[in-house]
Amino acid sequence: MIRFDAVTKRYPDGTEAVDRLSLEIPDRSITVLVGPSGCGKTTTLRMINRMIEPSSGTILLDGRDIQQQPVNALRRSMGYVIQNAGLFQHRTIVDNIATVPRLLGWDRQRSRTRAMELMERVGLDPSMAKRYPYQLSGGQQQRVGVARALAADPPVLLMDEPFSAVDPVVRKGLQEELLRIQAELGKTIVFVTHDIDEAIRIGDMIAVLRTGGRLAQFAPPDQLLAAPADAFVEDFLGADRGIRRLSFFTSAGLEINPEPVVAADSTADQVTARATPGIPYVMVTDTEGRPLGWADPVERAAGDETLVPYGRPFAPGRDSLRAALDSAVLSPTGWAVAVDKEGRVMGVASQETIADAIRRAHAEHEQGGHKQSADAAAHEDEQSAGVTG
Ligand SMILES: Nc1ncnc2c1ncn2[C@@H]1O[C@H](COP(=O)(O)OP(=O)(O)OP(=O)(O)O)[C@@H](O)[C@H]1O
Repeated sequence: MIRFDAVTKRYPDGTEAVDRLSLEIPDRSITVLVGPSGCGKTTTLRMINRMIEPSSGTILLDGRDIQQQPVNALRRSMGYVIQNAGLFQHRTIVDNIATVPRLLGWDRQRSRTRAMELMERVGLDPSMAKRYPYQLSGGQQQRVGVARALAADPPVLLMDEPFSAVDPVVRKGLQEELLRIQAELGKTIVFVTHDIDEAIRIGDMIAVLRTGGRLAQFAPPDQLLAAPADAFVEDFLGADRGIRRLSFFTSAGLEINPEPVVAADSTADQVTARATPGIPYVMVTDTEGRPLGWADPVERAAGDETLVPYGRPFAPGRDSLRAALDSAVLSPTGWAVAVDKEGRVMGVASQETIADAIRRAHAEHEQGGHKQSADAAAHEDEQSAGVTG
């Protein structure tokens, strides 16, 4: 565990970058430092690997004051990733990644094997090994930066706005990749960003800092969204706080109605049999069971093949209640389409059913329920999705 104990950093010109910061960063999880520009995020991060020394206070790593530890050994136990990756431009990708193993005295072959292994781990094609950084896209360079930081398998990873320089789509891919790698490797990651959405997406814990390096709130993302400590945090979280919080509620248990679903080659009688009282539409699927669109059952039985688009389906148990609600809102009929892992229709869910599930989830969380992890959600299968009938 990394522990900050009343840590203050005053720069020689008098700037108070960090002010009596006390913080416990849990092991094997992602802690995000977030806050407006100049609030002391980078200063805080760099004090962990002693690139910056505190003016007062102590930082403990597994109970030992980092001030008492040899700086080289300390840094080797911490991978460091920065914006724009900071790669060595005159070295190939494989040599960039092998930098730390080589410094540690590993032989050339072992270092290269390790580098190739890491390229695969961060989703880079091995054919890129011999290229130079300028021959890679920004997103690919960032992946190399992550691979290089992981090369010597350090328990701690410090990441300073690592994905800020790439476009939103690439950025989302990099965030997903980081979460996947973290699920496999379980590092203690301290991640700096000024983007609250990024913080909420990847953080297990989020430290919101205010200008002057003072801690405004330290909480898991769903708690932050549910109960911001003050007006500053609330303002920083921005709009749609309630909707965004739904990302932390699982859609497992949401009642799915499998009745109003018909295959495209169904006869008029079959369509009529599937028409459900209170639901003016049936969901039409292809022969594999994948969604094609909504149809009016009376008109379809009479031979009209018009289909109304269905928006974006959700996967009960794997997706959140936010995805389920989004699916219902995007669907012109107001009904969400539930699909299984293979994308086959399981049934439909009304906005009212989803609203009930949201109310239940809120009530459970208020009674001390906790965030369901993505892992736990992934283990929920279709059987637990409350399929009726
Ligand atoms: N070497 C320095 N000398 C004097 N002041 C500094 C120095 N480095 C940073 N500062 C100041 O300390 C404060 C915190 O800076 P820091 O870089 O830690 O903030 P940050 O939250 O990471 O900002 P950003 O999001 O803009 O990168 C700022 O006011 C900054 O101007």
